[in-house]
Amino acid sequence: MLKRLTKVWPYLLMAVGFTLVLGLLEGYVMIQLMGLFDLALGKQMEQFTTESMRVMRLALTLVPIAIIVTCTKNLYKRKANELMKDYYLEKVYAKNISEFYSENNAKYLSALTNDFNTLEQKFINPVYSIIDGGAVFIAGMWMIFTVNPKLVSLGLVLVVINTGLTFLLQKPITKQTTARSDLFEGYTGYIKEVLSAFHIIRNNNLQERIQNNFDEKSETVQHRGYLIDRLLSYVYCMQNTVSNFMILGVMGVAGYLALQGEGTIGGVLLIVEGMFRILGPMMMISEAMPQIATVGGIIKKIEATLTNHEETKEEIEHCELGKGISIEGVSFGYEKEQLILEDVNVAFRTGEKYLIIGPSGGGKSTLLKLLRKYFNPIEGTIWMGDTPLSSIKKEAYFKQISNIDQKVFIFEDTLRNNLTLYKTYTDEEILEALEKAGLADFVNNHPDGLERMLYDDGKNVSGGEKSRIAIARALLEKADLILLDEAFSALDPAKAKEIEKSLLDLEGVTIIHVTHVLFKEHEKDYNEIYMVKNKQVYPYPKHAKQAS
Ligand SMILES: Nc1ncnc2c1ncn2[C@@H]1O[C@H](COP(=O)(O)OP(=O)(O)OP(=O)(O)O)[C@@H](O)[C@H]1O
Repeated sequence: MLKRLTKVWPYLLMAVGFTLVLGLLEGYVMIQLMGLFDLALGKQMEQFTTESMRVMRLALTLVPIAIIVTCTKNLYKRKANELMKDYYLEKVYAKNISEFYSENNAKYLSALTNDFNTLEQKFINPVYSIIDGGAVFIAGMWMIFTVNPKLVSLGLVLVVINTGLTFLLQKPITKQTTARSDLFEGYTGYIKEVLSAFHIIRNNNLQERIQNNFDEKSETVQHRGYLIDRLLSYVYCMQNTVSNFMILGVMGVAGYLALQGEGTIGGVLLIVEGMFRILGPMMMISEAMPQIATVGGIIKKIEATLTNHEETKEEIEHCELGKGISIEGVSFGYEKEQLILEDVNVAFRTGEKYLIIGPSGGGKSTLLKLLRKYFNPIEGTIWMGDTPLSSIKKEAYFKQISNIDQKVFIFEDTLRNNLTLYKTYTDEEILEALEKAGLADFVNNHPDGLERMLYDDGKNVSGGEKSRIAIARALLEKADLILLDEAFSALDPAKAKEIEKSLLDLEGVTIIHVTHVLFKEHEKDYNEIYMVKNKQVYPYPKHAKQAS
């Protein structure tokens, strides 16, 4: 992620450049002002008037530069945030589907909200604060240098002490910040669950229990935040004390020199102003440095959530179904020691239709997940034509297949976009797919037709309509292979039969259909029916008795 942030350097450099110009110009104006002060004290009124006009003009140039500084600073922050979030989403979508689903996706939600807020507050903003503070600090040192170069060394002592204090407390703060990020992850997951289970909680009067759990979790997160703030306040407090002593010391020395006749009153005022210009940024830098030091743990954690643990080399970019898909000696289990399928051999020939049935938990969906390339077999090979499926790039394979599931996701968008999934099809193609999916009336009976809006994962359509939208999507894709997993479970039997018939009539398309529901009148239209049971795939009904 930090590598991706290097793209933000041009914006940061631009902001740094203008900030530095502003800091130095402000310092220069201050030096000139103190000169004016000495002229006034020396009653050199004529020179004072001419110089005043010059310094005034100089001071006015600060206004446009200050505006440019604010704009470039905001541009840097915007770009840095955009780059980090773009990088994150790109990496999330590079995750293996199986790994994404095997984890609680609250961790991604938490990263995109809590962790990225932390990164903005404790990395992107502090990086700029350090630079901004650095520019003002340099100007302050320069102001002191013009009066008495020896006093500059005191400013440097201040830097060393503050940096030392920061590093001293960096480790415990980093530990606490990472721990809080972990807590936020669990907390986000919990909130997600509580909101998703709203109706179960209300119907079963579980509010009190949920409230207590929520209070407990919320308190733990807040307490961790309190510990971090307490540690940080120790650091700030020590840094403040050191800085205050330093400023008093410098003011004392400068006053003494002025009394000894080794400087002017304007010079003493310039030193005091310079000291404040050193002190302010020192505070800013002192606060920013420990914050930056704490984000290392969060960045590591974010990177860990983006890593794919199972990586097989996929080199083949184009694939075709060829003679079909065959499974040879395939074994698979979600955990290696607990196989769900063992030494399975089965072939699905191109253009043919297959029905997969079997008891609940028998492994039907697992077989489909292997065919969908969500997982690779532990042993054996799945062949697509003559090519091992594991060596085909996911993007290439996904172009060849269509998936229809029991659970259908609906985007908050028009029906058209939900059907086409943002690809281009003619209205004729869309209407043909709608007809086959039994959705023609659904479109014709609504005044907005294809442009009707669907909201919040399809809240304004029925479960059966959602299923039919998924079927129409698959038909539109005109894939060579359609994989269905309980796709008709939300449909009434008449509708389900009608749509199944449309799919069975698709010429040249291979269909593998996992279901609990077997329509007797369609049995003959399937080339083969398989039963998944006892870790095996048996032809059905030939071996039905033996399998059950
Ligand atoms: N992601 C997973 N991680 C671990 N175990 C899993 C996972 N998904 C499924 N299983 C287990 O694998 C076995 C087979 O599950 P699968 O979903 O393939 O069965 P199924 O035949 O499709 O069942 P159903 O008809 O009830 O949907 C079950 O014991 C299930 O608990």
